[in-house]
Amino acid sequence: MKRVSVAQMKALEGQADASGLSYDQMMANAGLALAQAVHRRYFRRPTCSVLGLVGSGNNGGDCLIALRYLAEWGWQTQAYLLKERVGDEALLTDYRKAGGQVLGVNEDHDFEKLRQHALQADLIMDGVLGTGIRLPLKGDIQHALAVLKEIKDLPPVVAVDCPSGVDCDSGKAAKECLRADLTVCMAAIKAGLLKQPALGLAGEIYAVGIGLGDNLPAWAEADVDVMDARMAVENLPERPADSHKGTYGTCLIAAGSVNYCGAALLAARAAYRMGTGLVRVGVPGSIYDTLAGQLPEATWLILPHTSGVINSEAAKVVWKNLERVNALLIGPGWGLENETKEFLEDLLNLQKGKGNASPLGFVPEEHELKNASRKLPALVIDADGLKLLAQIENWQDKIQTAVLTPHPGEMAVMSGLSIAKIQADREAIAREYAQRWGHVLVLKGAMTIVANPAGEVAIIPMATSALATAGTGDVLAGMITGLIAQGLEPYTAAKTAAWLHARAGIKAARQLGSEASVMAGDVIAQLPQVLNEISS
Ligand SMILES: NC(=O)C1=CN([C@@H]2O[C@H](COP(=O)(O)OP(=O)(O)OC[C@H]3O[C@@H](n4cnc5c(N)ncnc54)[C@H](O)[C@@H]3O)[C@@H](O)[C@H]2O)[C@@H](O)CC1
Ligand SMILES: [K+]
Repeated sequence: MKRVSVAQMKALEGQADASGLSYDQMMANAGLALAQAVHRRYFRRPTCSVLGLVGSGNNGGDCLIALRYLAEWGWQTQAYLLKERVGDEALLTDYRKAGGQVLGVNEDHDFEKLRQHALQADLIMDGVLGTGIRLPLKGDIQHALAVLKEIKDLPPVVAVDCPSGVDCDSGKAAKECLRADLTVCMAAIKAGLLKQPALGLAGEIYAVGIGLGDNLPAWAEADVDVMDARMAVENLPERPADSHKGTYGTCLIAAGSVNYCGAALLAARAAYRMGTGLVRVGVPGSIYDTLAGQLPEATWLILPHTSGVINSEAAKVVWKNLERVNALLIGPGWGLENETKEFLEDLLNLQKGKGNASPLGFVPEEHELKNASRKLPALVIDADGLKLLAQIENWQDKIQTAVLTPHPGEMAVMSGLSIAKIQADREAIAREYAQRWGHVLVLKGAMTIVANPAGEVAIIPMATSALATAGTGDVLAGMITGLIAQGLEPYTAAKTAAWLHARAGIKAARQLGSEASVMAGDVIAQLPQVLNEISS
């Protein structure tokens, strides 16, 4: 889904209206899409109850229409009107006809009824204020939200378009703002939701269509995608029942060194959990014994090494073993030794069939490489691989379109910019360098940014300290590689994997009960559940 400012959203609505989709119809579409999203996710037989907080504007209108559908679909519904709704009696009449209950703030001056309804409901739908807000909150709205905020065991909250009390441009939030489990955005993700503190209040962010055409001129201004569950699931490969392991590709992971032996395992497990048909793991011979027994599903490639780090002779070994490999991950756990840099140089130089200039290297005979293609397969380069790559002159031109996965520190080494400068404008920097270098860039960190050479940018709308732990980068790199091996185009694979990875980190923290306790392996362990959840 696209990200828009409030002004861009208004422009889109205006253009849609001018092209024949009335404001009322947009709201009707929004209400239906909201109800469907809520029903699909939260309905439990035999019945469920929902308390809708309804404001006086269009956000309240969306909420009221959704409540009507939910009443028709078997929910017990209570609309709580925080302000009188003027001029749209039809919405209320239709809602009542469907069996919905209505309560107004004028019948509940101390908000006690609101409190009781909130305690009894299975779900709260927050449709008080949307993009029309002007902070600060005042009057009944402020008081009502404050009363609800104090309730300890509030049921899950679904925010309509945004948590009420959030400014959809700046991301500022009133202190009474309720923390949502899910925010269902209308037509596009509101830009303020991707900034703190709003991001922390929005829960999972999800956008639904409201019937705006794809051709409205104002879409041209919305040049950033926000990944969501639906986009992730649409990108994942199909898995026909009559498939075989060849259907899901082969990846090779050249990773690890004596000091960082776990990186190869984490990446390989993650690639398998993403559905890859065959994962080959190339590691320095000195750590093979330690690793091989821990992942019987992998096939292994023993790489030449010097004192436990991959050396230049390994380039030939990798090249000889590229048959059927459709994605190659390099870098995790390498260390920064010169021998490994020479390996990387040789690996890239052989690609052009020019031999190599490295003093420790070799010039392969044509017959030695007869089974290898003369181009490397799709590359994913991570961790120390990126730092070593940056030491190679004109590295950008020595590889086909690759996926580079730097965290801000690695990005600083690669770009020469300070970490502070990168963090201050992550989106613009990722876009600029993906274009300048001609590769897909995954700028990791809270709200990972994925950019491609064509200037497209996607944001992963999640931030969690659960992922701030060693090895989660190896997991992400393995996931991206596994998806490329299964035929996804590199940019699609990178943004899909980054979304699934963040979601798995959040789920791992929930399951363990602590963000601090999450380890990289826990993120891998959540992948099956994340895949199951989004595809059902
Ligand atoms: N055609 C449209 O315009 C569409 C609008 N949509 C919905 O409409 C929303 C925007 O609707 P509106 O522009 O009516 O605005 P809102 O529904 O966000 O609220 C506006 C109302 O809240 C009051 N208000 C603003 N700030 C306040 C504060 N601090 N304290 C108390 N009251 C305050 C205003 O006076 C006004 O009455 C979107 O967020 C979205 O949910 C969707 O239905 C899609 C279509
Ligand atoms: K809202």
